[in-house]
Amino acid sequence: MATDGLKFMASALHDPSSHAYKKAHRLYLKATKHRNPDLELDWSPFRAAEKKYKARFPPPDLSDILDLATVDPSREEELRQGGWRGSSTAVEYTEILGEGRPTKVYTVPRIPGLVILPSFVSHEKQRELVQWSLCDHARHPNETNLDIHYLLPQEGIWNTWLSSRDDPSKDEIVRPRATEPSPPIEKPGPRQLVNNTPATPVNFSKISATPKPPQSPSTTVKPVPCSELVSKLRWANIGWYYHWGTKQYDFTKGKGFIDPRPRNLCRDAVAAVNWEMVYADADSDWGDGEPEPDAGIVNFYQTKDTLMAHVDRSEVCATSPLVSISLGNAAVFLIGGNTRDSEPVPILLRSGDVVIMSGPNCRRAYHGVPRILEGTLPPHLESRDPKWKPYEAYMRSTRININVRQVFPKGFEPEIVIQ
Ligand SMILES: O=C(O)CCC(=O)C(=O)O
Ligand SMILES: [Fe+2]
Repeated sequence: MATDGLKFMASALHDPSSHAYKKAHRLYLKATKHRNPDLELDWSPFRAAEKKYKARFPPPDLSDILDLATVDPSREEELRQGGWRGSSTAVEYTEILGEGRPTKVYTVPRIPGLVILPSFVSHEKQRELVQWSLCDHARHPNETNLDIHYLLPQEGIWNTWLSSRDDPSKDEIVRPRATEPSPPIEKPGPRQLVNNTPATPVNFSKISATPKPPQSPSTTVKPVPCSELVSKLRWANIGWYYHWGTKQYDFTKGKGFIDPRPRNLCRDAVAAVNWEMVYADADSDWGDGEPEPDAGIVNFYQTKDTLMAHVDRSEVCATSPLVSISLGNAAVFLIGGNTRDSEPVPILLRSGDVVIMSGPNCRRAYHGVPRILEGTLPPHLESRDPKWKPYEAYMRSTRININVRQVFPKGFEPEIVIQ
């Protein structure tokens, strides 16, 4: 988890006379020596945008990315320190009046139903949610990417690692789940993206009855100390269990507990929006009343990770708002249309920002995260007291995204047999 110098390196990369820039240039020339220039011709507009922001060298120009933090003078220190900066004029947006408290609420006319609430989560709440994600959520009985392949300690990988931090001899060895050798399967890592049938109230029973065999654990992973697994955490499930093999919810497993912290924050964010104004140009009313989050995921991105273009279509309710909370390092978020062929809108998401994807267009829009911007941990997530030190060290190279959804439309009574 050594990430010292990450902050320095990130800013040096923007300076062509620096050693870091020259080194990155040399590596880039070496890596691209045999690249076929015609390859790019086949890229869809979404793929081309992903490639552009993913590029390590030269560092991508963010001047065409909407960065709403640039219109908030109270975030200047955060922007200056992180080195990366988008623009407030890159993409057309509209400010709409927030409900009640002095919340800034923006919509983007090119993506009807998309709502952005920059800096919605207070600094203190951000720290609380980072702690919740690591200590309370990424552990039994919530499923994580690591559970598929390892027999994790009940108290979770983070808490186990914390308690051995001052005495490396106590670093617990985590054993692989597989006992029998069998053909190798995919390594623990980012989410696998598979195309699935969009869920609807009509095909719900069929989707629900599709067999959902457990994923086979890898037989190539070795016993590993807890300290090494911490940075391999990629996701932890919220609420209804998700089956990655079929990309459908597995309702037979019942519904996991929805913690009031993300649940209330999600409801507060939706309540802070004047929906009449969001729907102003829409043909129909997308409103479904107060959302009842019952599923979701906490994503843990390390700075080299990306999330490819996808549509979240496993929820039976295709319109109720999906609430997405960003914590830690900033990211480039792309959102386009219902195929990869429309040019996506690039948006810079920073710690504390909330994005709401609502309505039929936006909920079925392709979106993804091609880049985590290294060195952008905001000052309020840096060390304040000794207890925060391990969180700071982890967060230096991490972005956490809490993504909360509502699976069923109001009034839909699913027939679910819990096993
Ligand atoms: O990390 C993000 O901002 C988006 C995550 C996402 O799209 C998802 O979990 O489906
Ligand atoms: Fe998504």
